[in-house]
Amino acid sequence: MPAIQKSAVLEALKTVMEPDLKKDLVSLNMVQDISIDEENNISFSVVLTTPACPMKDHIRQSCIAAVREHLPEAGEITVNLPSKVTSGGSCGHHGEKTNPLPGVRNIVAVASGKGGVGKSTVAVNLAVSLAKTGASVGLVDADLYGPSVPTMFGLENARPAVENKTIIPLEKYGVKLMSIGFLVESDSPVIWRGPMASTAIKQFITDVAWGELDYLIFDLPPGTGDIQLTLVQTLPVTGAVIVTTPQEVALMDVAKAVTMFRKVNVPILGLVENMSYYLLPDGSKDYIFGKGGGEKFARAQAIELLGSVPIGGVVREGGDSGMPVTIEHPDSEPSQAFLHAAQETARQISMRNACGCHGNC
Ligand SMILES: Nc1ncnc2c1ncn2[C@@H]1O[C@H](COP(=O)(O)OP(=O)(O)OP(=O)(O)O)[C@@H](O)[C@H]1O
Repeated sequence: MPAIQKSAVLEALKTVMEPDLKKDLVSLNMVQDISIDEENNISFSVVLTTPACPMKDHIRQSCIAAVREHLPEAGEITVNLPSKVTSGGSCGHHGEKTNPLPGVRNIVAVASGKGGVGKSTVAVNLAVSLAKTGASVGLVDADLYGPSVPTMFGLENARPAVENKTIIPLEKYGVKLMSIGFLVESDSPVIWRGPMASTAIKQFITDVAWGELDYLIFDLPPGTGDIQLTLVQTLPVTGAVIVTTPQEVALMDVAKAVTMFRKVNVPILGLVENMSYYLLPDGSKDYIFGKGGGEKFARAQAIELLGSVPIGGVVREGGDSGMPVTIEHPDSEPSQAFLHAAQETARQISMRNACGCHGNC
């Protein structure tokens, strides 16, 4: 019989705070599967709310330190960090809507005020980065007017299978994909009038076999139009990631997007500033579009700056070649910036889900 009791391990872990939620791991019900052997070797799991948790190592080290301090007789201490991505609770705007996608835990809208700021590039690389952290991810190319997902994933000629009137999404780089570009010829112009666009988006939601997903990301068209409204009226959107470049003019447009999401009670998860700077060969940064625009905007709007992505030839090449930069050059500075933004996005989602307020607190 081990000398150490499970309750003593729990007591020790009560002193470890979850860094974002500012509550201890035991109260948050994150500690599970404690086992102690004859030699007082202790193992337990701390169930994270996202596989992309940037604080993994910090949490592990804090747990080990706490158990060592409270139980000096402990042998080896093993901390497992599995993840269980949770979905929204029952209050806030989630509670008012039935979810037509019960297997999808979090719905993320990627939006911008104006075109050409790199919204699709950000959506694609966020999706790939989240998938690389072990999450199950889907991506809807909701930009019906200029679908870019087929090119960005090198799937220009791919067509999804249809089974029992349900579309089976294509899958590449660990991401399930749906785009109008998979359904119509690329050279046939599609003129979408408002109601048609809404119907198409609804079909991407209800007629596609998304299955179980941690995150379903919508790459929205730029601006604040019918598709944005259809999305928020059809699905309980967990939150929006807003993409901008640092110039004044882009920031003025992006304010409208922030206001629109706020009006329809969709929390803003944060801002990604794209094309923030140009990395010079000597490693210094040239802020060609001005410095700190995104940061200032985020502060003024009281939203998080999720990340700043540099301009990089590898990003554009990745978009054109069908292999996103986060796959082709995972160690490059833009890829690291995308990964950071993905982790911050996941963290914002976890925090909102954990308190159940969906950004209303
Ligand atoms: N960080 C970056 N570095 C270099 N090129 C970039 C970067 N981000 C985006 N691009 C390039 O800028 C162009 C526009 O990007 P993208 O299509 O993602 O923008 P968008 O905002 O989705 O545009 P639209 O709304 O018009 O579809 C693309 O050629 C893309 O490869």
